[in-house]
Amino acid sequence: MARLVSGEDHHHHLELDKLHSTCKEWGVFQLVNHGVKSSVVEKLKNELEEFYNLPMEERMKYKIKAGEHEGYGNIGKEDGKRDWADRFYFITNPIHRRNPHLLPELPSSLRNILESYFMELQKIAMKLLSFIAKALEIDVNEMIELSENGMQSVRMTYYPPCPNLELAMGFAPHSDATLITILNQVNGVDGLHVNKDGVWLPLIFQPNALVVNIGDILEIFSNGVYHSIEHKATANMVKERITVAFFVNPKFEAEVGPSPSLVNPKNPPLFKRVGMEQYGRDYFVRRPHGKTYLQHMRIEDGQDNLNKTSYIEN
Ligand SMILES: O=C(O)CCC(=O)C(=O)O
Ligand SMILES: [Fe+2]
Repeated sequence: MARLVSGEDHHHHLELDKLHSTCKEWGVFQLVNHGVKSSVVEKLKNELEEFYNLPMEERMKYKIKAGEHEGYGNIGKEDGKRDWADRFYFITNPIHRRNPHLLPELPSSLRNILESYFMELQKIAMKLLSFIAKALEIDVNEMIELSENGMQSVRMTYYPPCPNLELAMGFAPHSDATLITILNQVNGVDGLHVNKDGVWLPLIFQPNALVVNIGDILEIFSNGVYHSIEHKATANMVKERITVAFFVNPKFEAEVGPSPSLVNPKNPPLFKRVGMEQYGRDYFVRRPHGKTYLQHMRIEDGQDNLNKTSYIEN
């Protein structure tokens, strides 16, 4: 079970040492006193339950179109297992990147509560990223520059009750492409598992907690000091499970790469640099699978050594 990082009044009291060691050792933590009003969370739950109860034709208005990856859908069968989740993925920020057929076309009561919720999460994300910059001992402005008005997206997942977990696929093992992901287990049904040093551990959510995952981009940005967490999810045998994952990324114009302030002759860059726009495109070409995409960003031995030799003079 992952360690907790929480504060008394919201997260103003996050202890930097604890945050640092948690991000290094675990790559996942729970925020208990996050400050999102319980009325917002309750309304979100009710609205999502209502949405998933809509007739199929209504929900299919948002279905993923050929060649796109935003929208509502289910991937059918994979590796002989039935996909046991409906996923609804779309970009939420920057506003001009929103797909006009998705969020703007949702039933207004759902849209309104999502907007309030995303606003709250955006605030929490910016605070957390500032804390993370401090914990990494880099200039907070560098983090703000990278992530302010960043690319944000959401995946709302619905797992129906599943009588036979053996035959069904929930969410296959992957790490998120993000700086951080804020996961809300909206109706309180557990099912997230994290890979801690090769062992899959079920994550037991604290009541009303938000779970924060470190994503690949933060592993890259921290030049490997922090680790993205590989995770997977399963359905529940008797209850439906509803989750909302909020993905926090650099802005499209930014470069994904190790922070210049963490790279020096003793610590050569471990990862390549690539524009956020390109990074996102490349990520979607592959089906998320373990931490394979991060591997692709790693500087190969030869290149790494080249970098090292060019520093040897000092
Ligand atoms: O539904 C969950 O618990 C996990 C979802 C997830 O990992 C994702 O959307 O990336
Ligand atoms: Fe994920």
